[in-house]
Amino acid sequence: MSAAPLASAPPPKGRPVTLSTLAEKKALGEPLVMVTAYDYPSARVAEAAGVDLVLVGDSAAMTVLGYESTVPVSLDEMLMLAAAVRRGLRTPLLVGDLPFGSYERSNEQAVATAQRFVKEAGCDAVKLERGGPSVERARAIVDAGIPVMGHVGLTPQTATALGGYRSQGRTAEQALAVLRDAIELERAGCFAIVLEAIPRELTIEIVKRVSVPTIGIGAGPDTAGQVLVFHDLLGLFEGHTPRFVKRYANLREQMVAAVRRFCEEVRGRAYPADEHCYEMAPDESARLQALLSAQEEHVEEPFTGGPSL
Ligand SMILES: Nc1nc(=O)c2c([nH]1)NC[C@@H]1CN(c3ccc(C(=O)N[C@@H](CCC(=O)O)C(=O)O)cc3)CN21
Ligand SMILES: CC(C)C(=O)C(=O)O
Ligand SMILES: [Mg+2]
Repeated sequence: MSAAPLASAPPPKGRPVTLSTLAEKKALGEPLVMVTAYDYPSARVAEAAGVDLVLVGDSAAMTVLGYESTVPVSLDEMLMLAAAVRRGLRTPLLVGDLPFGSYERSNEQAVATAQRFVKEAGCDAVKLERGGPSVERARAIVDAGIPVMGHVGLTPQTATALGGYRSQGRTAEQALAVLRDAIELERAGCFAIVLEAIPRELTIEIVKRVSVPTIGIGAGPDTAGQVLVFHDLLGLFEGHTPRFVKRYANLREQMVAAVRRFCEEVRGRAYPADEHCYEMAPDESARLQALLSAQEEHVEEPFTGGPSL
């Protein structure tokens, strides 16, 4: 066999990414890459592309479940998606996004929910939103032995209280509040913190004062890593995409075009062609014809094997 690798051959699988891997990469100044994934094929794509972390984001509510915000998605819906992602993933660290309402009520609720992500969906870590009351929840989950990722700035689960999907920390006082949240989440034991939709000036101050890796989405280039929503970067999401999104492909267009061709070919009888058909061996086909003729000679109604209608 030729030693030349085929373009379609799966890439060699790396060692699983751990929390130490992430800290080491940050220390070396190597950017961390995270993408969201919501099912088996998107997980396979993320793995093949070589990302460091995969987030089963509650953005699934909007990207794959068709809700108008991230608020309605249930814990069971998130667990089903996370389990599918787990089955497609080996190398990247898998983080499950705790959905709205599944962790706020008490430390006990937060730990129980985080444990379901680990036990039932096979996640390596969980993510929760906000500082303030979430800091204590983060600490409780960390104390239960489950790594926690924080998330400050624009926190979509409580966007209504923030005035909608708008960037955060743009006044000096608000910036200080976001910085405090990040510092408190690090103190609570978070292994990384997502910074969403905040001005670069604020990101720089947070990065100076927090030693765990920061992962930005609309936070500028100064974070230890970047995250984007899978459907946004692939041009697979039909709704409004935030300003921080860069499209690396236009897959929705390609998908519509492909399904449209399928419609045309079925309607024009161009599909299926010979190569898509099954065949009987010629002798079996001849025997079938013989059997059919024999039946037609001896039976009045050849095709009614059962009771007549
Ligand atoms: N597909 C998708 N991608 C995301 O990044 C994402 C979701 N869904 N769902 C949950 C949240 C919502 N996100 C968003 C949505 C919009 C803006 C945005 O464009 N904000 C602008 C305009 C706000 C306004 O109208 O005032 C801004 O300048 O902040 C930011 C983050 C991020 N998250
Ligand atoms: C954008 C990331 C950080 C997220 O929380 C999500 O996709 O739900
Ligand atoms: Mg989220």
